[in-house]
Amino acid sequence: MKTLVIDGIKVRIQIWDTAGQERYQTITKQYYRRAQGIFLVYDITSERSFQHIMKWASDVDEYAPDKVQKILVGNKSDDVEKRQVATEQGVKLAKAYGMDFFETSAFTNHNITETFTRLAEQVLAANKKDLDLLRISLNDELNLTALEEEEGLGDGASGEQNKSCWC
Ligand SMILES: Nc1nc2c(ncn2[C@@H]2O[C@H](COP(=O)(O)OP(=O)(O)OP(=O)(O)O)[C@@H](O)[C@H]2O)c(=O)[nH]1
Repeated sequence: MKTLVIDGIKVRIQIWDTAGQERYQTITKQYYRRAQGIFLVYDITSERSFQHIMKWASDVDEYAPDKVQKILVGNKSDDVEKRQVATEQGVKLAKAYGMDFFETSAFTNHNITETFTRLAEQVLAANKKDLDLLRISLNDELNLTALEEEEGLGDGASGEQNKSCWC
């Protein structure tokens, strides 16, 4: 669980790190169904992991909600000597999928906050309509309560006042 503040909105993010191995894929797919944002992560020191992104992306298309937000991530950017996937390859693939792209390092923390913030921003933007409706109904509720209290229709002391009038 991680909390971020985006445009003054406190966003609590629940993060699931799904297993990469083939044998866990039946379980992994179950996580997609309720996901709002997904990182497709490969290892820049492994060409094989980069090739696997296509498979992950097609699974996401098949099992995740249509409005799920996706970001391509090339991790282990600190491991320069072992790099097998050029930054340009990541950029190109992300462009083809219409995703944002970051190279990160869980080791040095490079781009970690930026990547999470970006995905949270995208999820918020994708759900903006629902959020706005929620804000409007919350405002209406607060206005109604304030009005009731002003007119003495609310609970508590003002309720007692009304009662005394009716006697
Ligand atoms: N140098 C470096 N090593 C990393 C980085 N991130 C992870 N590792 C190392 O890579 C190895 C695999 O990391 P995991 O977090 O188990 O990878 P995973 O993708 O969750 O593996 P699965 O369980 O197969 O899903 C570990 O030895 C980590 O220490 C990184 O950014 N830089």
